[in-house]
Amino acid sequence: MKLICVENYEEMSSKAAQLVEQQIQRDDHSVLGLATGSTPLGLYEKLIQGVKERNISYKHIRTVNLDEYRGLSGDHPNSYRYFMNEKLFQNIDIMFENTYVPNGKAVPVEAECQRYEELIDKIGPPDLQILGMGMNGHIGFNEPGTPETSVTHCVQLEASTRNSNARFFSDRDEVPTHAITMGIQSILKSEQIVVLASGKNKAQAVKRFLEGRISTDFPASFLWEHNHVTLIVDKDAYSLVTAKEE
Ligand SMILES: N[C@@H]1[C@@H](O)[C@H](O)[C@@H](COP(=O)(O)O)O[C@@H]1O
Repeated sequence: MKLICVENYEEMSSKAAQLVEQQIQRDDHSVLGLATGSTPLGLYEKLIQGVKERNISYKHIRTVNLDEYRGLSGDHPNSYRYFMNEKLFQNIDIMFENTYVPNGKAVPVEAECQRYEELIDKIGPPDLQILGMGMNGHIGFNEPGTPETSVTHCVQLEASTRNSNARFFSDRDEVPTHAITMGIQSILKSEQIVVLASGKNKAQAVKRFLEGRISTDFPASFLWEHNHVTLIVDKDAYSLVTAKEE
Protein backbone atom coordinates (compact mmCIF):
# COMPACT_ATOMS: atom_id res chain seq x y z
CA MET A 1 0.00 0.00 0.00
CA LYS A 2 1.42 3.33 -1.00
CA LEU A 3 0.10 6.30 0.94
CA ILE A 4 0.22 9.79 -0.53
CA CYS A 5 -0.92 12.54 1.81
CA VAL A 6 -1.59 15.89 0.18
CA GLU A 7 -2.79 19.27 1.36
CA ASN A 8 -6.28 19.45 -0.08
CA TYR A 9 -8.87 18.22 -2.60
CA GLU A 10 -7.22 20.09 -5.46
CA GLU A 11 -3.86 18.38 -4.87
CA MET A 12 -5.52 14.99 -4.45
CA SER A 13 -7.21 15.44 -7.81
CA SER A 14 -3.98 16.54 -9.52
CA LYS A 15 -2.01 13.64 -8.10
CA ALA A 16 -4.68 11.17 -9.24
CA ALA A 17 -4.77 12.74 -12.71
CA GLN A 18 -1.02 12.39 -12.92
CA LEU A 19 -1.28 8.64 -12.21
CA VAL A 20 -4.04 8.21 -14.81
CA GLU A 21 -2.11 10.15 -17.44
CA GLN A 22 1.07 8.20 -16.71
CA GLN A 23 -0.91 5.02 -17.32
CA ILE A 24 -2.18 6.38 -20.66
CA GLN A 25 1.34 7.42 -21.64
CA ARG A 26 2.58 3.90 -20.83
CA ASP A 27 -0.20 2.34 -22.91
CA ASP A 28 -2.60 4.40 -25.01
CA HIS A 29 -4.91 1.35 -25.29
CA SER A 30 -5.36 1.12 -21.51
CA VAL A 31 -8.56 0.09 -19.79
CA LEU A 32 -9.53 2.47 -17.00
CA GLY A 33 -11.89 1.56 -14.18
CA LEU A 34 -13.89 4.63 -13.19
CA ALA A 35 -15.97 5.71 -10.22
CA THR A 36 -18.71 8.21 -9.50
CA GLY A 37 -19.59 10.27 -6.42
CA SER A 38 -18.22 13.68 -5.45
CA THR A 39 -14.70 12.47 -4.82
CA PRO A 40 -13.48 11.91 -8.41
CA LEU A 41 -15.08 15.09 -9.84
CA GLY A 42 -11.87 17.11 -9.46
CA LEU A 43 -9.89 14.30 -11.05
CA TYR A 44 -12.22 14.33 -14.07
CA GLU A 45 -11.79 18.09 -14.42
CA LYS A 46 -8.01 17.62 -14.45
CA LEU A 47 -8.30 14.86 -17.06
CA ILE A 48 -10.35 17.17 -19.28
CA GLN A 49 -7.62 19.81 -18.88
CA GLY A 50 -5.06 17.15 -19.80
CA VAL A 51 -6.70 16.66 -23.20
CA LYS A 52 -6.70 20.39 -23.86
CA GLU A 53 -3.35 21.30 -22.36
CA ARG A 54 -1.17 18.20 -22.26
CA ASN A 55 -2.12 16.42 -25.50
CA ILE A 56 -3.49 13.40 -23.69
CA SER A 57 -5.73 11.32 -25.95
CA TYR A 58 -8.45 8.84 -25.03
CA LYS A 59 -8.99 7.73 -28.61
CA HIS A 60 -8.07 4.12 -27.88
CA ILE A 61 -8.93 4.07 -24.17
CA ARG A 62 -11.75 1.92 -22.86
CA THR A 63 -13.47 2.49 -19.54
CA VAL A 64 -15.56 0.34 -17.23
CA ASN A 65 -17.52 1.92 -14.42
CA LEU A 66 -17.96 0.37 -11.03
CA ASP A 67 -21.69 0.62 -10.58
CA GLU A 68 -25.11 1.91 -11.55
CA TYR A 69 -28.41 2.47 -9.78
CA ARG A 70 -31.00 -0.20 -10.43
CA GLY A 71 -34.06 1.15 -12.24
CA LEU A 72 -32.49 4.31 -13.67
CA SER A 73 -31.90 4.53 -17.39
CA GLY A 74 -28.76 6.12 -18.79
CA ASP A 75 -30.57 9.34 -19.63
CA HIS A 76 -31.84 9.84 -16.08
CA PRO A 77 -29.90 12.79 -14.59
CA ASN A 78 -29.13 10.79 -11.44
CA SER A 79 -27.85 7.72 -13.24
CA TYR A 80 -24.14 7.07 -13.14
CA ARG A 81 -24.10 6.73 -16.95
CA TYR A 82 -25.44 10.28 -17.19
CA PHE A 83 -22.93 11.49 -14.59
CA MET A 84 -20.02 9.99 -16.52
CA ASN A 85 -21.19 11.41 -19.85
CA GLU A 86 -21.59 14.87 -18.36
CA LYS A 87 -18.56 15.02 -16.15
CA LEU A 88 -16.05 13.28 -18.35
CA PHE A 89 -16.86 11.41 -21.55
CA GLN A 90 -18.43 14.21 -23.57
CA ASN A 91 -15.49 16.45 -22.71
CA ILE A 92 -12.66 14.20 -23.86
CA ASP A 93 -11.90 12.46 -27.15
CA ILE A 94 -13.06 9.02 -26.00
CA MET A 95 -15.31 6.95 -28.25
CA PHE A 96 -18.65 6.60 -26.53
CA GLU A 97 -18.91 2.93 -27.51
CA ASN A 98 -15.69 2.28 -25.59
CA THR A 99 -17.27 3.41 -22.31
CA TYR A 100 -19.12 0.84 -20.24
CA VAL A 101 -21.50 1.31 -17.32
CA PRO A 102 -23.92 -1.40 -16.11
CA ASN A 103 -27.42 -1.05 -17.55
CA GLY A 104 -29.64 -0.20 -14.58
CA LYS A 105 -32.80 -1.04 -16.50
CA ALA A 106 -31.81 -4.49 -17.79
CA VAL A 107 -34.11 -7.39 -16.98
CA PRO A 108 -33.40 -9.88 -15.60
CA VAL A 109 -30.78 -8.16 -13.49
CA GLU A 110 -28.83 -11.40 -12.94
CA ALA A 111 -28.18 -11.66 -16.68
CA GLU A 112 -26.95 -8.06 -16.77
CA CYS A 113 -24.57 -8.75 -13.86
CA GLN A 114 -23.19 -11.79 -15.62
CA ARG A 115 -22.84 -9.90 -18.90
CA TYR A 116 -20.96 -7.10 -17.14
CA GLU A 117 -18.56 -9.41 -15.35
CA GLU A 118 -17.81 -11.19 -18.64
CA LEU A 119 -17.24 -7.82 -20.26
CA ILE A 120 -14.70 -6.88 -17.59
CA ASP A 121 -12.84 -10.11 -18.29
CA LYS A 122 -13.08 -9.66 -22.03
CA ILE A 123 -11.87 -6.07 -22.38
CA GLY A 124 -10.13 -5.68 -19.06
CA PRO A 125 -9.55 -6.08 -16.27
CA PRO A 126 -8.66 -2.41 -15.80
CA ASP A 127 -5.02 -1.41 -15.90
CA LEU A 128 -5.93 1.25 -13.37
CA GLN A 129 -9.06 1.42 -11.24
CA ILE A 130 -10.15 4.63 -9.49
CA LEU A 131 -12.04 4.17 -6.24
CA GLY A 132 -13.75 6.43 -3.78
CA MET A 133 -14.74 5.17 -0.36
CA GLY A 134 -18.14 5.28 1.26
CA MET A 135 -18.25 6.45 4.86
CA ASN A 136 -19.08 2.88 5.87
CA GLY A 137 -16.10 1.57 3.89
CA HIS A 138 -18.05 0.57 0.82
CA ILE A 139 -16.26 0.45 -2.51
CA GLY A 140 -18.41 0.62 -5.61
CA PHE A 141 -21.67 -0.31 -3.93
CA ASN A 142 -20.23 -3.25 -2.02
CA GLU A 143 -21.76 -2.67 1.37
CA PRO A 144 -20.44 -4.12 4.64
CA GLY A 145 -20.99 -7.87 4.67
CA THR A 146 -20.17 -8.36 0.98
CA PRO A 147 -17.99 -11.45 0.54
CA GLU A 148 -14.52 -11.10 -0.90
CA THR A 149 -15.41 -13.59 -3.64
CA SER A 150 -18.25 -11.42 -4.98
CA VAL A 151 -18.37 -10.57 -8.67
CA THR A 152 -20.80 -8.13 -10.34
CA HIS A 153 -24.11 -8.40 -8.52
CA CYS A 154 -27.25 -6.54 -7.54
CA VAL A 155 -27.27 -5.11 -4.00
CA GLN A 156 -29.75 -3.57 -1.67
CA LEU A 157 -28.35 -0.23 -0.56
CA GLU A 158 -27.90 0.48 3.13
CA ALA A 159 -30.04 3.23 4.64
CA SER A 160 -26.85 5.18 5.43
CA THR A 161 -25.74 5.01 1.78
CA ARG A 162 -29.15 6.12 0.53
CA ASN A 163 -29.12 8.98 3.04
CA SER A 164 -25.68 10.08 2.03
CA ASN A 165 -26.48 9.94 -1.69
CA ALA A 166 -29.84 11.66 -1.20
CA ARG A 167 -28.10 15.01 -1.70
CA PHE A 168 -28.09 14.36 -5.44
CA PHE A 169 -31.86 13.70 -5.58
CA SER A 170 -34.74 16.10 -5.04
CA ASP A 171 -36.33 13.72 -2.55
CA ARG A 172 -34.81 11.03 -0.33
CA ASP A 173 -37.50 8.57 -1.48
CA GLU A 174 -36.27 8.91 -5.05
CA VAL A 175 -32.92 7.34 -4.18
CA PRO A 176 -33.02 3.84 -5.67
CA THR A 177 -33.08 0.99 -3.17
CA HIS A 178 -30.85 -1.25 -5.28
CA ALA A 179 -27.79 -0.99 -7.47
CA ILE A 180 -25.65 -3.12 -9.73
CA THR A 181 -22.02 -3.12 -8.67
CA MET A 182 -18.78 -4.81 -9.56
CA GLY A 183 -17.96 -7.18 -6.74
CA ILE A 184 -14.90 -7.14 -4.50
CA GLN A 185 -13.33 -9.85 -6.62
CA SER A 186 -14.03 -7.88 -9.81
CA ILE A 187 -12.33 -4.83 -8.33
CA LEU A 188 -9.32 -6.81 -7.13
CA LYS A 189 -8.73 -8.05 -10.70
CA SER A 190 -7.39 -4.61 -11.68
CA GLU A 191 -3.66 -4.25 -12.20
CA GLN A 192 -3.44 -1.06 -10.19
CA ILE A 193 -5.92 0.59 -7.83
CA VAL A 194 -5.97 4.25 -6.84
CA VAL A 195 -8.18 5.09 -3.86
CA LEU A 196 -9.15 8.70 -3.21
CA ALA A 197 -10.41 10.21 0.02
CA SER A 198 -10.97 13.84 0.82
CA GLY A 199 -12.55 15.78 3.64
CA LYS A 200 -13.30 15.36 7.33
CA ASN A 201 -16.34 13.15 6.62
CA LYS A 202 -13.97 10.48 5.32
CA ALA A 203 -11.51 10.69 8.23
CA GLN A 204 -13.08 7.84 10.21
CA ALA A 205 -13.15 5.56 7.15
CA VAL A 206 -9.53 6.39 6.31
CA LYS A 207 -8.46 5.68 9.88
CA ARG A 208 -10.25 2.34 9.86
CA PHE A 209 -8.83 1.50 6.44
CA LEU A 210 -5.25 2.23 7.50
CA GLU A 211 -5.55 -0.10 10.48
CA GLY A 212 -5.15 -2.77 7.80
CA ARG A 213 -7.51 -5.21 9.51
CA ILE A 214 -9.23 -7.20 6.76
CA SER A 215 -12.89 -7.80 7.45
CA THR A 216 -16.19 -8.05 5.56
CA ASP A 217 -17.45 -5.36 7.97
CA PHE A 218 -15.35 -2.88 6.03
CA PRO A 219 -15.24 -3.78 2.32
CA ALA A 220 -12.36 -1.41 1.47
CA SER A 221 -10.14 -3.47 3.80
CA PHE A 222 -9.97 -6.19 1.13
CA LEU A 223 -7.77 -3.83 -0.86
CA TRP A 224 -4.98 -4.84 1.52
CA GLU A 225 -4.88 -8.13 -0.38
CA HIS A 226 -3.93 -6.36 -3.59
CA ASN A 227 -0.27 -5.61 -4.26
CA HIS A 228 -0.57 -2.34 -6.18
CA VAL A 229 -2.81 0.07 -4.31
CA THR A 230 -2.16 3.79 -3.88
CA LEU A 231 -4.23 5.73 -1.36
CA ILE A 232 -4.31 9.48 -1.95
CA VAL A 233 -5.73 11.39 1.00
CA ASP A 234 -5.92 15.03 1.86
CA LYS A 235 -5.11 16.44 5.28
CA ASP A 236 -8.72 16.45 6.45
CA ALA A 237 -9.34 12.83 5.47
CA TYR A 238 -6.07 11.88 7.20
CA SER A 239 -6.75 13.92 10.33
CA LEU A 240 -7.76 11.02 12.59
CA VAL A 241 -4.73 8.90 11.81
CA THR A 242 -2.25 9.14 14.62
CA ALA A 243 0.17 6.29 14.02
CA LYS A 244 1.28 6.81 10.44
CA GLU A 245 1.93 3.75 8.36
CA GLU A 246 4.95 3.37 6.09
N1 LIG B 1 -21.29 4.14 -5.32
C1 LIG B 1 -20.61 5.31 -4.93
C2 LIG B 1 -19.20 4.95 -4.56
O1 LIG B 1 -18.53 4.43 -5.69
C3 LIG B 1 -18.53 6.20 -4.03
O2 LIG B 1 -17.16 5.99 -3.88
C4 LIG B 1 -19.10 6.53 -2.70
C5 LIG B 1 -18.55 7.80 -2.08
O3 LIG B 1 -19.13 8.93 -2.64
P1 LIG B 1 -18.54 10.36 -2.47
O4 LIG B 1 -17.31 10.40 -3.32
O5 LIG B 1 -19.61 11.28 -2.98
O6 LIG B 1 -18.23 10.55 -1.04
O7 LIG B 1 -20.49 6.53 -2.71
C6 LIG B 1 -21.27 6.14 -3.81
O8 LIG B 1 -22.29 5.47 -3.15
